[in-house]
Amino acid sequence: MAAGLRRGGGGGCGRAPAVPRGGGACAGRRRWRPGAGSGRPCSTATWRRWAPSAGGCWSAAPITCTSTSWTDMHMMVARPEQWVQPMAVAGANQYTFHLEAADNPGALIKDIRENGMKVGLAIKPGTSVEQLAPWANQIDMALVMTVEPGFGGQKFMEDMMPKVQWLRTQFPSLDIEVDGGVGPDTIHKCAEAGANMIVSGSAIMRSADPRSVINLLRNVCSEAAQKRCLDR
Ligand SMILES: O=C(CO)[C@@H](O)[C@H](O)COP(=O)(O)O
Repeated sequence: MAAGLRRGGGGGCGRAPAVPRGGGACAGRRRWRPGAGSGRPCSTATWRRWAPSAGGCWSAAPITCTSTSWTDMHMMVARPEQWVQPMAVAGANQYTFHLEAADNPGALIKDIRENGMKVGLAIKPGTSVEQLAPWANQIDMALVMTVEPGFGGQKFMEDMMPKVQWLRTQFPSLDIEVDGGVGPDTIHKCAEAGANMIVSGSAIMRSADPRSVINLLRNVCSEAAQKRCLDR
């Protein structure tokens, strides 16, 4: 499950966030985001079938997005170029790949667009934001990982916030997502840094009141985005 804000131009300026709703499913992992701007809920399906014991091969599994909501595939995979068409056929709206895994990011971005999807570009904690910058004008969303990719429930890496701040300053209209360890205790830092798309797993799933957590995450991001708009 994820919570976040999406779209709206100007990193969240504009329309009010929508309330998330259920419905639809993606094989693999599916997480909700309270969508903003578009008025539609959106989800992100993280696909990761890394098998280090098999010599670092990735295993494939059938995946179908049957949702009517907006779906982002965060591809934590090696050779991300090989899954573009299958994800487009499965119904994904956005294809997010890792810069570290791409041999030719420019060609991959072009291929994703030609397959009718928006483009997300993710960086792991050890990758500098300057490495992402050359592609920022060609993508729809930058994802700054706030944990090492692998599993949920890890500690939020606050030292990733300067990356978010830098991106927000340099690219005011870019969607900027954070993923990992984000919840009520850490959302303010993310929102103030300029993130407008939030992935949150355990903070929502482990809560006795997931809806209130989602609403909190959404409201904090929404307020920060509005403040940025007013400050411009
Ligand atoms: O995929 C990853 C990390 O690999 C993240 O998406 C986390 O799974 C998010 O979960 P929490 O950190 O919010 O529990």
